[in-house]
Amino acid sequence: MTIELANGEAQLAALAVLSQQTRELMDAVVLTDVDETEIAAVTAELVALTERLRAVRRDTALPHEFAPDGTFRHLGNAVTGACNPHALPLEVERSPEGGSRADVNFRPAHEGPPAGVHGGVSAMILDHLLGDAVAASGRGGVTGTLTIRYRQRVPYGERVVATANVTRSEGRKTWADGSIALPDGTPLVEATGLFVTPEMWMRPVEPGQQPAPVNGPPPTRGATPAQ
Ligand SMILES: CCCCCCCC/C=C\CCCCCCCC(=O)SCCNC(=O)CCNC(=O)[C@H](O)C(C)(C)COP(=O)(O)OP(=O)(O)OC[C@H]1O[C@@H](n2cnc3c(N)ncnc32)[C@H](O)[C@@H]1OP(=O)(O)O
Repeated sequence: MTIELANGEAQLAALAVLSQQTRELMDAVVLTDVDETEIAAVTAELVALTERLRAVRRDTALPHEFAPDGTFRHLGNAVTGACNPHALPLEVERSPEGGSRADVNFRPAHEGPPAGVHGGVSAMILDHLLGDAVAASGRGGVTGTLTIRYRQRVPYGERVVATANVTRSEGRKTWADGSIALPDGTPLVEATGLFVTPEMWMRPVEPGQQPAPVNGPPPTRGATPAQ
C-alpha cells in the first residue's frame, strides 16, 4: 500500500528536488572551466528555464508553517530551507539537554579568503544556530546583537561542526554562545549573541503572573511552533 502526499506536499517535494539541483548548478557555475561558447549556450537555456518557473509565482518565500505531521517548518528559510537554493541547507539537531548542533559542509560557492569560507557566511550559520538554541529553550526571538571572533580559516569541502547553547535569560532577552569547529573540537569561529523576544510574541499576562515568551511568532493555525 502506498500513501499519497497531498497536492501541496507533492509540489513542495518537487521544489526541494529543484532547489538541490539548483545548488548543484551554483557549484558547477563556480567551478566550471568550459569555453565561452558553451557558457553562452548554457546561459540561454537557463534564461528559458527561469521564464518557465516565473510563469506562476508567489510574492514571498515559502512561509513559517505547520507541516501535515504537526511539526513547525520554514521551507523558504535562507539557511535551513529545503526549498531555498540559497540555504546550505543546514540540518539542525536539538539535544534533549538543550543546545543545538549541525554538521556543516561548506562548498566552493561559499569562498571568501583563499580556500576559506567567507566570514559573513560563517556568521549567518552561527546567527541561525544560536537563534535555534534560543528557540529550543522556549524563548524564540530575533537577533539583537551578534559578536563573532574569527580564530582560524574555515575550510570548505570538508565537514565542520556548529554548536550553540543558551547561557542566560532575563525578561525578553536571551543570550547564547556557539562555535564552528573542526570535528576534533578545534574552534575556528566563535559567536555570542543576544536574542530579543518581540513584545507581540509574549503570552498575555494573567493577573499575578510574570509575562512569558511563546516559542515564535503568534500562531496562525491555533497552536504554537513545536520546539
Ligand atoms: C526569524 C525568526 C523566526 C522565529 C521562528 C520561531 C521558531 C523557531 C525555529 C527555528 C529557529 C529560528 C532561529 C532564527 C535565527 C535567526 C534570527 C534572525 O536572523 S532575526 C533577523 C535579524 N534581527 C532582526 O531583524 C531584529 C530587528 N530588530 C527588532 O525587531 C527590534 O529591534 C527588537 C525586537 C530586537 C527589539 O525591539 P523592541 O521594541 O522589543 O525593543 P525594546 O523594548 O527597546 O528592547 C527590549 C530589551 O532588549 C534590549 N535590546 C533591544 N534591541 C537590542 C539590541 N539590538 N542589542 C542589545 N539589546 C537590545 C533593550 O535594551 C531592552 O532591554 P531592557 O529591557 O531595557 O533591559
